[in-house]
Amino acid sequence: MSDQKTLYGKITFTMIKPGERNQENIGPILTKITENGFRIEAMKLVKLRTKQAEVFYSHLSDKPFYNDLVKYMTSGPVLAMILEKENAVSDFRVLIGDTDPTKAKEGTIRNLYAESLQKNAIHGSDSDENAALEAGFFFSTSERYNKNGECFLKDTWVVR
Ligand SMILES: Nc1ncnc2c1ncn2[C@@H]1O[C@H](COP(=O)(O)OP(=O)(O)OP(=O)(O)O)[C@@H](O)[C@H]1O
Repeated sequence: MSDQKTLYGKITFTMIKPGERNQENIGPILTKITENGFRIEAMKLVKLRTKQAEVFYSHLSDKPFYNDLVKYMTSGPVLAMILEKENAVSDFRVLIGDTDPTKAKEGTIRNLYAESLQKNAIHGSDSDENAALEAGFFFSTSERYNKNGECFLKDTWVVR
């Protein structure tokens, strides 16, 4: 099993976004994720506070859809997860499909489960660095232990 150093570059962060339809599809979405070779290393259902959603999406703060996005992302719980796999970040982006579900390839999670461009079912980190930051944003040290009892991702990568 990977130790905490080698896990960097082998994990991605994801969250199933809020909404009744997404909640109903949690089971099928999790099945799709695990069937595609991703191991769930951490998972929790959590409701974001406005400040947290603002920080999480701060890179989009100049976009016209930013305020609506923050409102949507705080409208109900998200299912946050850290997933492990070789090439986790890029393979997961392929599995979830294009941001715009009308452009997402057939069989991708967004193609199957998204309601709209905003309510596009699921988030996936876009780089190894962001995966580590986002994992640390959602999960404390005690929530980042693998099956061998080793804490993965060093605290130096964690933003609180
Ligand atoms: N034009 C838009 N109108 C409304 N919402 C949008 C628009 N573009 C993006 N979003 C929302 O903002 C989120 C973040 O946008 P970003 O451009 O970072 O896409 P992404 O990296 O594919 O998505 P994510 O970060 O959720 O994985 C999108 O997933 C979507 O929910």
